[in-house]
Amino acid sequence: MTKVKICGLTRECETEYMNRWHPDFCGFIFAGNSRRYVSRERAAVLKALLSPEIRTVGVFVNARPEAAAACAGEGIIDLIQLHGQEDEGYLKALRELTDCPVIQAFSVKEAEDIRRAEESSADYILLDHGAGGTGKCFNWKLLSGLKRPYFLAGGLTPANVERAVRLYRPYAVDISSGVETDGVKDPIKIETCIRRIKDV
Ligand SMILES: O=C(O)c1ccccc1NCC(=O)[C@H](O)[C@H](O)COP(=O)(O)O
Repeated sequence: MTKVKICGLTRECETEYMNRWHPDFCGFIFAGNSRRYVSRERAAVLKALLSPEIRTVGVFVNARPEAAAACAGEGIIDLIQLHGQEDEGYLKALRELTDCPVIQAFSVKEAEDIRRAEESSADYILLDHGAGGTGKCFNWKLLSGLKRPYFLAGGLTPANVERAVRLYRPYAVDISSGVETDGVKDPIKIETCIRRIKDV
């Protein structure tokens, strides 16, 4: 069954929604320029409120590998998501610091981007529209023929997530803007998305 990641938690009440609807993963955004940014301390508070079986993902954009590894070492996150221009050299440096699993995000504009993602040495790949948290879809037709399991991200909503899962059977779907109303996580949209994904 396709797994679910709900990204960009910032508030205590959102941990209650997560504990009620149980996505497989929840994301914390450590990129300072995001409106969903949380500090490491804040993420630790939110993590402590989550059911222990929900795995937490720290999203980093061109951060120092030491910062991502330290966050994992403190037990705040279970996986590291790289959402910037991190390359294979960065992955190698990170691996020397931590054995925390890594999700590498790729912005998909053309077939070549899918090919680059397929070659990544990261534990998981995530395919997204662009810089992250944009609420926009990329051209899903580019997914056909992709051999490797992947997180599908970018512009997923209660209206299109079922179709995405049915058509492409990704390893996981990753949703942020699509479960928000006026920039705040919306419990009804979270419930609807998770029900629709699990029903496929
Ligand atoms: O969500 C952000 O604000 C963000 C900022 C900078 C880098 C990454 C970011 N999000 C990463 C995610 O994993 C999002 O869930 C993913 O991009 C999908 O977002 P959306 O299109 O809003 O569903």
